[in-house]
Amino acid sequence: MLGIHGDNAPMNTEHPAFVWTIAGSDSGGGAGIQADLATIQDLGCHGCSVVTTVTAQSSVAVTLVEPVSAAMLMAQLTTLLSDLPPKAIKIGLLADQTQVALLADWIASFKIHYPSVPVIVDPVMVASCGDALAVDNCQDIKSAAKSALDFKPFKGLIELITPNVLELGRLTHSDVSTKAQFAAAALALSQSLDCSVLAKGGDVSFGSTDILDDTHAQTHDNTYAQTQANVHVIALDSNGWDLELAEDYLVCRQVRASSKLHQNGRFWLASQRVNTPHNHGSGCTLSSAIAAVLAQGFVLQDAVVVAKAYVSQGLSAAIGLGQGPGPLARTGWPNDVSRYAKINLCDSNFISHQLNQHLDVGNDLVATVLSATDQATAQVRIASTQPQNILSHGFKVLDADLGVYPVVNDLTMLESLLAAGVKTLQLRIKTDISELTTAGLAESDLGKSALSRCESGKSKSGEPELIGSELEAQIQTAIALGKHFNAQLFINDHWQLAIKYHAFGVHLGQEDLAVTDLAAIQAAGLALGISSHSYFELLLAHQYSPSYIALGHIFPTTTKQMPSAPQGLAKLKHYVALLQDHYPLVAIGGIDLTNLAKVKATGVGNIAVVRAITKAKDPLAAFAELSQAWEQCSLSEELAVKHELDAKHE
Ligand SMILES: Cc1ncc(COP(=O)(O)OP(=O)(O)O)c(N)n1
Ligand SMILES: Cc1nc(C(=O)O)sc1CCOP(=O)(O)O
Ligand SMILES: [Mg+2]
Repeated sequence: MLGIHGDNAPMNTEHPAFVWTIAGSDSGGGAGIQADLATIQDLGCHGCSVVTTVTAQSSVAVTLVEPVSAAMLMAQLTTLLSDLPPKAIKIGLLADQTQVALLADWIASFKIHYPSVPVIVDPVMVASCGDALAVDNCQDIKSAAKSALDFKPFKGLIELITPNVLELGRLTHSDVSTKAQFAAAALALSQSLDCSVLAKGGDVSFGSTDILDDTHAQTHDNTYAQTQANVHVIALDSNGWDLELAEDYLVCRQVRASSKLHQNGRFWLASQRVNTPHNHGSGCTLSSAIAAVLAQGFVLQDAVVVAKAYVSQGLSAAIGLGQGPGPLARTGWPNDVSRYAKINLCDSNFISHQLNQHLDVGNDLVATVLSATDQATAQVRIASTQPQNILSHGFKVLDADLGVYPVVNDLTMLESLLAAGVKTLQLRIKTDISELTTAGLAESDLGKSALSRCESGKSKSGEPELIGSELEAQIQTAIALGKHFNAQLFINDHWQLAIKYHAFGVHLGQEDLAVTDLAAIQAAGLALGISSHSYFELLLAHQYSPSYIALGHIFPTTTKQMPSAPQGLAKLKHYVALLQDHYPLVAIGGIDLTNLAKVKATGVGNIAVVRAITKAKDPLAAFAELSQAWEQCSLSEELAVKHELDAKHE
């Protein structure tokens, strides 16, 4: 029987989120339930456990595996649900097909009441000492090692499955020796279970190796900013794996609350390989970390990158405790960006677009990009999100802090703000009338001049020249005004015009990155600001080394229709912790005088605002008031809010 709370139950925001692990007990304490609970607590949640199986296990052997009874399995689930409803569930070791069936039935009923609680399955089959764990009838541990449970009953009920290379091969009944086969199998598994798949390449056994002079290929550098010229030596094995990296393949399938751009994306996530024998429980740690991050409201792609960084940190600090592989160290929420994976987008449309636009075969960067389905034989070269000839130093450094950064769509207002001494501004003219009206905005909201521009331009269907010339004139004037007042003027979207008239900078969204000649922006010496709405987008922005990164939207906004959820202060604080030492960061979305102190308390250095200035009776006075409040935001208030936020996370 299910509990009574359902998804609409009032949430007590004071207590940590409850995360369940439904898994096996490892008597050695390095993996299974024991590793899961340690991970869940280390990442700020409260862990509850449902034991499926008791294993007699040490760091060197598994000597007995005994499933709990069906009655005990169900009793744990029912008892927990009535009191400690989960925000996320991780499923680990299931001993036999009966447990798979029981649990699938239970999850089907659970999901009726809790449709948005994510379920992650780690299809555990073999312990790190090499002994089998999923043992039908527990008769013969060794011979069972080659069989695999059938996870089909979970089809459509789970959000993510996280097989390693061995598990992926068994689940898909396919040869996954090459990197291409591995990616194709992950895609097939995603289709057959109707869920996202994180296929873990950390355990691949390398074939014969091949050292390639990568002068004509993209770099796989382990630091984000390329520190050398486009010359790099890559050690690939004969199956296409990079020997220096731990490469996972993430296939997203209708990821909830994610921006449309990445909802169904496919990505290679590459981290520096940590060479340690002490990796006992790394799969358990990864999947329970994903559950713990999801439970705190992050999207799936974010949970995966944070969890992968957590495992990387844990492996680096691991020490041996028994005579075999030791457990991972518990090192807290990962805030060191160098621990995070480099993300390579594998969405075929995105890549082919980039290739057509930017990759010049005659140039010194050449990539062979093969989609997951057509890369059967050759060595795989993955298109990076830094595929263009962007130089290693990144984009122009800002002359001054952004501070309070007004975003306006009107030249009159732009000029009056500049004349009043505002030193950083953005001109954001949207030329797509359908975009403006889908945001549900009235003419008065848009500003008359913006709407008449769009109407006269008929941007979707006709007369592009007219809107082009009007738009060009407005942008040219804005840039001239920016120069006249010696300000950092950013042009939103219209990067060609920004280059043509030598603007200080350009602001781009994530979807713009695929259709923009970033190398041209860099070569012209313009600054670049990039939007982000998640850890994942933050890391993608980071891979371009921009001049600043925007973090949005923090609070609900009516200025534009947002494809993702408001991030809130707790997430903002995490994002700031990750990148504040690397870039100017600017928070945007719903920020005004009433919430500015709380935003500042997260540590973010700058805020961008639209309505707080453009809708004010006196925009100049509003700017002055916001700036003064931002600068003088009393330290004691900041500390009080900081304390409040910290308390929520401890
Ligand atoms: C400072 C700042 N941050 C974010 C945005 C949003 O930019 P983008 O994602 O390109 O969306 P549009 O503004 O084009 O709708 C911004 N403009 N400025
Ligand atoms: C233009 C824009 N971009 C956002 C993002 O999150 O990328 S939020 C936003 C609108 C911000 O307007 P206001 O200050 O009126 O809420
Ligand atoms: Mg834009």
